[in-house]
Amino acid sequence: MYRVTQEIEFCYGHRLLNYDGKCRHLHGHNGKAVLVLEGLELDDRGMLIDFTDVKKKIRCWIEDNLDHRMILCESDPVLPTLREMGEALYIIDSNPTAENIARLIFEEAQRKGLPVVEVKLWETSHSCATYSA
Ligand SMILES: Nc1nc2c(c(=O)[nH]1)N=C([C@H](O)[C@H](O)COP(=O)(O)OP(=O)(O)OP(=O)(O)O)CN2
Repeated sequence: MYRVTQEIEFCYGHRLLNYDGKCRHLHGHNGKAVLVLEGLELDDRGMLIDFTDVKKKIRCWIEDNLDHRMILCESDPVLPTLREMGEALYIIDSNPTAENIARLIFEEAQRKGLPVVEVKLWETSHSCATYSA
């Protein structure tokens, strides 16, 4: 089994719904997504996958869609105000926890044909959540 890992750092804001703690308020993180790709075979270059292809497929998607955006749940009551202000948003249908953001990135990597088996989302330097196949 071969395994390739790529780390992608990005900044995002969010807030948690149904949460009794400071994270119910809008706040931001310098997060890091760690993607793990696996496979049994190497190509004729001796690669499971070219790091550059991972970069083109998923790092660019994260930079274009999540980086420097507020990741918010579609039912968050703050949305109309932020939309009116022209804020950069990425809307999801679940609470924007580290778990759900990890799953979001995992599913996007899968859609792009990457042999992803796990995504770890480091929300802070000491807390992360993992989604795997
Ligand atoms: N299982 C999860 N727990 C928490 C999540 C999450 O996404 N999944 N998110 C948060 C908050 O959004 C945020 O990460 C703050 O968490 P906290 O551990 O309090 O982070 P700090 O670095 O600010 O911790 P300090 O100890 O205050 O420095 C909470 N939980």
